[in-house]
Amino acid sequence: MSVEETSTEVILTHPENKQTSVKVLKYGATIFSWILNGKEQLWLSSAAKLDGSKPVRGGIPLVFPVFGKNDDDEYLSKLPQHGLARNSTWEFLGQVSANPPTVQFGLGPENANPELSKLWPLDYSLILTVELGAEHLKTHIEVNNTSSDQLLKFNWLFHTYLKIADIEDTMVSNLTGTKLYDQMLKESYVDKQPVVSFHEELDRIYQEVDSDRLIQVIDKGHPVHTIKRHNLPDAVVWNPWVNKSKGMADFEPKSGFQEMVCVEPGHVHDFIELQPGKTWEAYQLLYKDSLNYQVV
Ligand SMILES: O=P(O)(O)OC[C@H]1O[C@H](O)[C@H](O)[C@@H](O)[C@@H]1O
Repeated sequence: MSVEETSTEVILTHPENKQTSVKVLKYGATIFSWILNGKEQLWLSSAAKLDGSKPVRGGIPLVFPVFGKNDDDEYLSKLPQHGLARNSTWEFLGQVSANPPTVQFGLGPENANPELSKLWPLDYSLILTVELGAEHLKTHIEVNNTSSDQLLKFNWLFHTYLKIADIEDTMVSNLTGTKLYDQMLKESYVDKQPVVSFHEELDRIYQEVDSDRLIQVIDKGHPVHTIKRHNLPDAVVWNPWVNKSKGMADFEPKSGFQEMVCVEPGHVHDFIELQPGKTWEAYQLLYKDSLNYQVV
């Protein structure tokens, strides 16, 4: 069987390669492991809670309907940082394809975290599709506005924690020339550096990155992760470095920042405004590719 369901998780194994698998926690529909040809691709904190007591520190948490904290929207401002999807137990909708093994998860007001749904009482339905390819992991999201008369205003983001060998040898490419909001400096500017490199805490929201740009994570000249985006114009790049890691109780080991980088495709620089009855969709595709500097 390429899909196995337990009370808390869904595990997919590739039918042609037992060394390729993905594990999804129903809580948050959070992918917390993706092993490709025997090698883990995602970073997961050793202190991550997988019991539904808090969002998972690592893997691919889902951010909806708000990225960060909002202060001005009547309802979104009441939600905690990064919204309610990562704090809700999603329904496992089943397998939709045998090869590549593909499964779906659903979330709506009927099964979302009740405390948080009270704060954001809107009508919506989400379908997350997880496809485990022989050489890729695709996460696709569909958001439906199920209301007959209310606009659905939201952000979406895949908060992807990628595993790397050493942050000090790592660069992120193909973001050159893009406007960004630097959350450390609280300033907007255009990135003129040929690549992003890491020497301290870095927290940047790259905005409206050309859709044909592949974002690559490069280790000493070798591309280790390639990220393709569909309908996700923004990309957050984050590494918490020493002090921020120390302050996160569920971030372990404390030296773990050296082995992770978050590259988070999303739509966060403004809100998507979905009319009643309409659908919005997007995906992130993680795979391996040769080095491809599209812009320097
Ligand atoms: O600690 P969390 O709520 O999971 O947020 C973790 C991080 O998410 C994003 O990457 C933000 O840009 C960061 O500012 C934030 O620290």
